[in-house]
Amino acid sequence: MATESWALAVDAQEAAAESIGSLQIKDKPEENGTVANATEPSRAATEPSSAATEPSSAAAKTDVKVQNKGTDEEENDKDDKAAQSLLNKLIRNNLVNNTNQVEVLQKDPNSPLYSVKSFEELRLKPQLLEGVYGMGFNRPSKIQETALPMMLAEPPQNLIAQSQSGTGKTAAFVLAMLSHVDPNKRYPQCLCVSPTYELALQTGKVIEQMGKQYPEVSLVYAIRGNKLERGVKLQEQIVIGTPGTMLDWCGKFKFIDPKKIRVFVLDEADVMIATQGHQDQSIRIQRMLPKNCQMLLFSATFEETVWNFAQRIVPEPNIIKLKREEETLDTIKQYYVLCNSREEKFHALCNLYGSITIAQAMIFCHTRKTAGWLAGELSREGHQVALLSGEMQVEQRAAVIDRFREGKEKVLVTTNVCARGIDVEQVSVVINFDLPVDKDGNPDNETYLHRIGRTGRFGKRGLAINMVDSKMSMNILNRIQEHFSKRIEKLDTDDLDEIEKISG
Ligand SMILES: Nc1ncnc2c1ncn2[C@@H]1O[C@H](COP(=O)(O)OP(=O)(O)OP(=O)(O)O)[C@@H](O)[C@H]1O
Repeated sequence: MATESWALAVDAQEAAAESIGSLQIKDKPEENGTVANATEPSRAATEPSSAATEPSSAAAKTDVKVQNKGTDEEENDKDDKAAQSLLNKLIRNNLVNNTNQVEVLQKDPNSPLYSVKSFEELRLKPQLLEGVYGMGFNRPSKIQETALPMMLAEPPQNLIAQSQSGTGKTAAFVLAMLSHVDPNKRYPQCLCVSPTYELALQTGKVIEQMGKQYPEVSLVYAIRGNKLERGVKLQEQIVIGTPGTMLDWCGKFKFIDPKKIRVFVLDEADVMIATQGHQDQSIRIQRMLPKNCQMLLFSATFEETVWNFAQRIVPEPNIIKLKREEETLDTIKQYYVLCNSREEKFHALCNLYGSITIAQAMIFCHTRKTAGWLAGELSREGHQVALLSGEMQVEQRAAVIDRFREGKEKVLVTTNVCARGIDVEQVSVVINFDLPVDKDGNPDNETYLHRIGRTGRFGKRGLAINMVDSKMSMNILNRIQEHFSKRIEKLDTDDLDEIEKISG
């Protein structure tokens, strides 16, 4: 997106000197008490959790190792979209609220449109219904209400679905895959492609959770590093992986017979097309599948490139869209503080500190370097702050955000790129230590709104403070003010009475 590009470019530059692979999941922080993710695929592959059925042959013996990331092209794809998506998955533990209406475009406009308000209405297998409730889902999400009946219909219907992250897409297609497999047939019947190893793993975890009461169904990960012996025929019913490996497994190695596939899922289409080669590989997989195979494609955004790709993957689709909830500045009090230098901005921030930490605050900087510097200075002043920075691994970032959400830290210093898409509902103070600008130095209104805006539902009052340290930034501030037709008032941070006024 153009608006991100300046900050992205800065981040990319700053990252250039660092080792590649910082976005890979390595060992999870120990305090989480969780196992390293990298060992998960082998467990999934070796333990189909079925006592009754035999573990699959070679796949069962395969110890999945995440290879040296520096040499693996697919794993190395250091793409911000994929990282953002993973971060969202890692920190999200419930549905995002969305009050918009679902838009539906049916392949056959004359056929009745079913929508369900309960999981019972779907006539799921009892063990799957148990799995769904076991995950704490009481009723289908907005997108699931319409998508699930379509996906579970007979004969199977193709679907293209677009809705923002956290609206229940993954859970929906996982349920569809689990519903469609025949547990008695010991060969792959569902393929699911994801843009990265880490994203595939997250989906795999949902399959494992939802299929907990359905041990006859097992899954295997088609990812680099999961090397199978030649001649092996997979026995797992669900294969989830990245397009390159999946293509090799279907074509070159014939571990999978593509003609037996009944459901093909392409997840995160918008992230997928950002990676070179993934589009072609996905299309090549799709072409190997039988005509009656159900094709499902999901995306968080729907720009034209995604749409073109979607149409090549999914013939005769039903289309479901759920628009993002609009953000507004209506309930936000906006201020600016006039300073002459970075140090003065820091000083002003320290004056404000007592007031802003009544609630939780996020402080945005333009670059990692400034964010790092600021977090360091604040700590030296004895303030407890958390830093979210681009050089952290995604899992580390998720841990920082989790701590912040739990209120263990009151202040989070971050760069825009890092924080994009993160909803921390309880944050009521946002400080723009640097104003958001695009690569040409123009105000980045979209990012401004995204940082401080609130969605209708969580229309809580908020406070935004903008640090201005030059004529140029004053000009940007004025333009932002004009753009939104919302007044941004001046605040004197040396005046204690004024500070008290804003925090009240
Ligand atoms: N019907 C439901 N009821 C309650 N929670 C749900 C329901 N469906 C999904 N969730 C939960 O909501 C969160 C988001 O769901 P899900 O991951 O399926 O969304 P998504 O649109 O695929 O987003 P992402 O791409 O970020 O994963 C998850 O924590 C999931 O467990």
